[in-house]
Amino acid sequence: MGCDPESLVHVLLVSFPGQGHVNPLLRLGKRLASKGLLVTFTTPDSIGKQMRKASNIGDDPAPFGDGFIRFEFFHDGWDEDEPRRQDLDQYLPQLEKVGKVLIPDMIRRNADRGRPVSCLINNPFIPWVSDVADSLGLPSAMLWVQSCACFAAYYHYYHGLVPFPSESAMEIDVQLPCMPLLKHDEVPSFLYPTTPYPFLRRAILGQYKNLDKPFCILMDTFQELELEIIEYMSKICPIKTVGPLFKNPKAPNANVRGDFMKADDCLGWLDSKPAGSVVYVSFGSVVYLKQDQWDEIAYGLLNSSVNFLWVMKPPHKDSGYTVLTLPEGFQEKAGDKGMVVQWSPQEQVLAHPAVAAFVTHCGWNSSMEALASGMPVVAFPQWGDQVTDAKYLVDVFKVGIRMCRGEAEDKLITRDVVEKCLLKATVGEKAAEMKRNALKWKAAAEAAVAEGGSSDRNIQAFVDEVKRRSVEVALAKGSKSTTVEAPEVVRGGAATNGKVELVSSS
Ligand SMILES: O=c1cc(-c2ccc(O)cc2)oc2cc(O[C@@H]3O[C@H](CO)[C@@H](O)[C@H](O)[C@H]3O)cc(O)c12
Ligand SMILES: O=c1ccn([C@@H]2O[C@H](COP(=O)(O)OP(=O)(O)O)[C@@H](O)[C@H]2O)c(=O)[nH]1
Repeated sequence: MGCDPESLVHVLLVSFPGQGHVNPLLRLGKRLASKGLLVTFTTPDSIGKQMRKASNIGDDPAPFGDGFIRFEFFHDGWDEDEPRRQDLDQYLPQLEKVGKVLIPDMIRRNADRGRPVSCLINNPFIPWVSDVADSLGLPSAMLWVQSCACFAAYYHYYHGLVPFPSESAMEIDVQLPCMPLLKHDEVPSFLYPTTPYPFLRRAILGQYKNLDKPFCILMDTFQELELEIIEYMSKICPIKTVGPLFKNPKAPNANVRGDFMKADDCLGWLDSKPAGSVVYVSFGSVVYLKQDQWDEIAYGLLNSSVNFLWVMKPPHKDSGYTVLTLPEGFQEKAGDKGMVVQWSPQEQVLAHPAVAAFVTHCGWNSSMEALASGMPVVAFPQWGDQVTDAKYLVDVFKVGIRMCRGEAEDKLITRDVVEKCLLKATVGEKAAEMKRNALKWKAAAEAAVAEGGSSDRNIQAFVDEVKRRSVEVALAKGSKSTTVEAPEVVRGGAATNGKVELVSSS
């Protein structure tokens, strides 16, 4: 502390404008800032505007741990209400075209103001950021925002290393090295030949074309969680696991947040509920269920008579989804047992003692947040990596039960099944067993990010590498370099490479 931002090594984080992408990249930014870097976070201003409004993001660099974090947004070239943003096959090429001009502009402007950028970091869907870095003679890194298991699945698919479901063999199971056998519907569903989201497959796989460019692939997972597959993939790619990123022991999250909408206040309501009495239900930022499924969940919640906090986010106006409704008289019947919100402060909800279980779509951020909060889950995956995450949460991490297998199954989960799952996850031996396992993962996650833990050592090594490379960059450009202390040797520490022992009745 006590430094001014201009004296620090400066990294530029470029994010795809999705909530599940912004959250982990911003959390990485906070981690890097807390280790003494100046971090600039950028994404298109269509989302930047929403972020500013929801989270009071100011114009000045905010001190964060030993460093600073600041925001700068860029215009994606389209009108505010352009509906084509919802079509990734149109939007991603537009972002690339504009970004390849505006990101170098931004970097030049920062250099002119005494803040030369030393490294670019992107997340998936915008792999051209590495090309921008290359063209400016800057190093780049990529933050992978899903599990290492999914990273491995896409990698093997992209390089044709093992057979995946295809038109001629739709229902084959997939065996990847160091992973449990994945049933055909547990493979990331964008890889399935009949996926309704081929544009998401193209968006994800686009990153693999450029995989040789970043000098480091950071991942929001931790060594103890996915031990074998991380070791295996680390022999092939320069992987560093740095998760769970949302736990930042050195600098609590405070007020730097990247929500697209303001969270409704539900913590007071949670405070009024007994410990372990509430089920939290949320399907993340992009999954949208059908009305008949929504009705079954509503009745399942009522019939189980558990307390519940349910997130019902409004659909994007251009998404083509119609607004979901609750059954008539639902709120009256639920009374004070239930609270329905548009958006929740999920990190705080998962840490709240009143919450017993999390009905989740199994997005990777939600999965990591649940594991690292010691929260058992009821898996309700829909598509993409969610179906694979659900398999891991239930069968490998042993913190969850399944409520469904994914959208591809096209099966209505009835209110009786919903009710049974809610009870199984909250009372009785199975619930207690899942809670014990979840608490072990929470402890393992805390150890990984604590000083000397596996993720902390990896982040420190990454920071040291960025600093080392910043000197090279400055020398190559013949400009004045920022002062950098000699990179530390990676410390050994309290990290355990051992396995987490789980309890299992099945
Ligand atoms: O901004 C997004 C837009 C869309 C989308 C856009 C147009 C459509 O017709 C359907 C989906 O998909 C997305 C899928 C995403 O998948 C989510 O991506 C996370 C990070 O990769 C994973 O952890 C989650 O599991 C997974 O649901 C994330 C997005 O921001 C988007
Ligand atoms: O009401 C909500 C729902 C979600 N989230 C956050 O939004 C992110 C969703 O990411 P995830 O990968 O779980 O799913 P996606 O939305 O990308 O499908 C997570 O960090 C959640 O904590 C939140 O803050 N409030």
